[in-house]
Formats: sequence, structure tokens, C-alpha cells
Amino acid sequence: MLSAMAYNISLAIINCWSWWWEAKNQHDALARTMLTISVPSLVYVWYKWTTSRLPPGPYGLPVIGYIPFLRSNLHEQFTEMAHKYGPIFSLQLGRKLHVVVNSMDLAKVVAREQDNTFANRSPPLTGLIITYGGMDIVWSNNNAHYRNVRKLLVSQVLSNANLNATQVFRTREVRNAVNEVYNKIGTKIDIKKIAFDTELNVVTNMLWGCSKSDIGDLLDGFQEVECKIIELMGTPNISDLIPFLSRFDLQGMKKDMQRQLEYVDRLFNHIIERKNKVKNCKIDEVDGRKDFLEILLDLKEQKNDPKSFSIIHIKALLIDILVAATDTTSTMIEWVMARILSNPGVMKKVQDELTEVVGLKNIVEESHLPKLTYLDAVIKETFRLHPPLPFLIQRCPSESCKVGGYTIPKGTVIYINVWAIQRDPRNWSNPLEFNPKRFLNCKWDYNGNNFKFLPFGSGRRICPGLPLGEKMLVYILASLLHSFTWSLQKEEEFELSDEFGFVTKKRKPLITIPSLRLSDASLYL
Ligand code: HEM
Repeated sequence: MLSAMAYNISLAIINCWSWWWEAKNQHDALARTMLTISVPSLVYVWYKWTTSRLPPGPYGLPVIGYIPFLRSNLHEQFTEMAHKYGPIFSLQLGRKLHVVVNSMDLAKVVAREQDNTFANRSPPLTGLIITYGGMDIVWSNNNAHYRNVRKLLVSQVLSNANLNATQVFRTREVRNAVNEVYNKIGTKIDIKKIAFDTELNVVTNMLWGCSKSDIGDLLDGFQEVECKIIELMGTPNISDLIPFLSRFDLQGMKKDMQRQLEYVDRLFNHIIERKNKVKNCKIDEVDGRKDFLEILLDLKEQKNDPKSFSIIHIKALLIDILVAATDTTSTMIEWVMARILSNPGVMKKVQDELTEVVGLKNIVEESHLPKLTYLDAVIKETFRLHPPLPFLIQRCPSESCKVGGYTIPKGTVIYINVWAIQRDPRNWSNPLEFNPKRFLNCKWDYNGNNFKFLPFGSGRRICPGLPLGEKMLVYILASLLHSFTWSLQKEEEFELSDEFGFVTKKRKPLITIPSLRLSDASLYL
């Protein structure tokens, strides 16, 4: 039955074809030949056009593409372009196609529905240099090594159990910060520097068991080096965009990053040597636990194959964590303080809450933090307007796929424009207004499940340091705002402009003057 039907259909096709092809004269024959060729070609072109359409975007110049039109405030420029081209647009930068995703719906497609496809990175050359060839977490593709080291970091450093066990470091370092400010009362203070050193000391204690002061002056230049590392990772580099020019290192960025690596390498060699000599630094032993460096060194010794986990892997992991933890946290503390200082009403509410929850004859403890709901809302509202990583960290699809009906070829560099999403009037009423109340009534968190609000990212690449980052932000801010009253210098012109970068920071450092808020001096010691 079926074979008879197939026979009849083929017969019909052949009959039609012969009718089509049997020309009455030469003129007909030519026309039919042309049509026979052009109809399938048109169908093919139409099919290709509809199935492989790239997202819309601006035209660029031959070879270099849109590179000469990039501005320094890329987050603002991409947001303006989103208004013109829509929720997803593409731009050719040299040899590389870049796609910017600007809506919460499409961010969800990338970071949830196709999270696995988009779980690779597209590391810049400078990122590869400082992480010993991308042997870290941040710049690794989603491969077995990446999954293993991320799991190791989460289970050994950032788990709830470990965070509870290392509370002693946070308490000590935050108290040290309060004491340092107390000793500088009435003078100008760079809040970011205080926050940076506090976070750095907490993290180095968790990583290798010592604070900055325990290892001489080795970490003295670290903040400056880190700033440079972040600047170099966030600046568009011709060597990445037009690879055949990379040998010339036209912007000198490769050389510059190699200089930073020399410092980092010297630092880690010293720390590892020291650790090998005195297996247990002079540190407070936490629960008899090993610090992360000890765990990593043991792991290296256990591996039969030295290539699978070497000293290089350890150093790459350490620089990742130091950079990822300190600059983000201190940048956010500066932003939150700036927002509070520019809103006296908000300052009053934060301090009233601290007086109520902590009291004026007491100091802030970690147990108070969950009760500071207004401060928490202020921090979240600051994150909304000033996400430190405005495009998260670029992702890269491992195969060609579709987003919003457009084709995204394998290897495209993908930015999720959190800066635009968190200021989008379709997601937020009066989006430019600083209004912490919007975070008071609903259940908001940083877990990346609500795609309107993604300061720590979402999906399998979400920031693994989130539990520590969140704790440290609230703890440092609560302590500084509980212990001191802060004011600006008289001549200080207050402004809230930002400077785009891999971590986008306040353009002008926030310099403030503290005065005492507590009457009992012993609370500062
Ligand atoms: C205020 C504090 C912090 C903020 C705002 C922040 C933000 C982020 C963001 C937006 C990402 C990229 C997520 C994505 O691509 O979807 C990220 C990645 C990362 N963060 Fe954080 N972070 C903070 C603190 C920390 C801390 C304390 C650590 C470690 C102790 C850390 C370690 C990392 C690492 C290793 C990655 C790479 C994850 C991966 O590629 O799988 N961060 N962070």
C-alpha cells in the first residue's frame, strides 16, 4: 500500500518535472533554466537568512569593525545602543563578534535556559597572563578542571561550615578596622582603603593563615598591583580583537600584565616557601582545620600526575580569589557609603536601626547582621544602581545556538548588561531614583533567580564568593556606621559618577571624616 503511494507520488513529480522542462522553443528553455536555478537559490538564501540571522547592530569599518567607535564608558554606550537596537545586539570588533544582552528575559535564556551552552569564557590575553594561562576559575572554560577547583573552593573555603569556623578572622579584622579609624578620628579617611585591607586580611587568613602584617611589607603594594590587573583585564585590547597583531602588543598591555605577574609570583613564592617551612604559620588554628593553601599543597602531593595539579594551578587559584574578593567588596563599600552620605535621611534611618538592634553601649556582632533589614535594603539598592561588574564576566557559547530568534555563533563573546537591566524602567519604577524601600517589602536575594537583579551573576557561573562577600559588606558597613558619624570635607564637591572597568568604581575616591558616635572609648579598642 505504502510503496504504491510512493510510486504514484514519484511518478507525479517526474511528470511535472518533464512538463516544466519540455520547452516549446529556445526562449522558453532559457527562461526555464534560469528559473530552475534561481528559485532553489532564492529559497536557500531565504532559508539561510531566516535561520542564521545575527542580532542587529551597528556597521563598522572593514577589518577593525566597530573598534574606533568604542567609548571609555562602555556600560553607558551599550545601554544607549540597547535603546536603538533592542534587547540583544551584536557588534563586530576586529575578528570577534560580540553580543550584548540587555533584557531580563534574554538574560534568563543565556544564564538559565542555555546555561550549559554559555558556560565557557572568552578570556582576554591579559587575563590569561595573570592566571598562568587560564588555570584558574574565572577564565577557565567549563571543563573538568574548572568544575573540580570551583567545587574545592566552595567546599573548603566558602561553605557555611567553613565560614562559621573562620568567623574569628572576620571579627578580629573588622575590630581592627574600627580601631584604625578611631586612631584617625577627625582626619580625612579613604574608606575604600580601609575596606580593602580588612577584606584582604580576612581572605589571606582563610587562604594561608596570616594577615598582611604577618608577612612583612610583601603585601604593601598589592592594592596598586590589583588595580592595575583589573584595569588591564577591562581595557579592550587590539591583540584580542585582531589576533594577527598580537605579536606587536600595540598597547603594551601584555608587557604591563607580565610586570604585575612578576610581583604576584614573587609574593606567592614567598608565601608557599614559608608555608612549606612552617606547616602551620603562627596563626590561630581554626578548629584544627587546615587553611586552603595547606589543602592545595597536600592535594598536589597526592596527585600522581604533576601536570594535573601543580604549583602553577595553586598560584592561579590564589590570585583569582584575592582579586575577585577584595576589589569588588571594597568598591561596593565605597559606593554604599557614598550613597548614604548623599542621603541624610537614609543615613539617619541606618543609624537609628543600628541603635535599635545593636545599642550604643555595644559593638556590632555577626549575630546582629540578619536583623539589619534597612541597611540590607540600602546595600541592595546600591548594587542595583552600581553593579561592580556591569556586564558580569563575559561568557562564550560552546556551540552555535539561538537567543531571541537570532543566531549566536560558537565562540561569540557574550555580555549580560546587568547595568541596563537594573536601570530598565520596565523592571523598576523611577529606576534612577535611589530608593532602598523597593528592597524592603519583597523577598530579594543575590542568588540570581530574579533576572531583574543580578549583581553576583546567575547560573553555573554565579559568584561562588557570594556568602562571604555579602557577610563582609554588611559587617564592615554596620560597624563603621555604628561606631562613627561620617561627614564630607567642607570643600569636597560631592558627586556619584563612575568609571567603567572590569570592576566599575567611583570616579573620584570617597574621602570622609569620622567623628565618635559611642561615648564609651573602650568600645573602640
Ligand atoms: C561584593 C562582593 C562580590 C561581588 C559583587 C562579586 C561579583 C561577581 C560576579 C558578578 C561574578 C561573575 C558572575 C558571572 O559571570 O555570572 C563573579 C565571579 C566570581 N567571583 Fe565574585 N563577587 C564578590 C566577591 C567574591 C568573593 C569574596 C570571592 C572569593 C572569595 C569571589 C570569587 C569569585 C570567583 C572565583 C568568580 C568566578 C566564578 C566562575 O567563573 O565560575 N567573589 N563575582
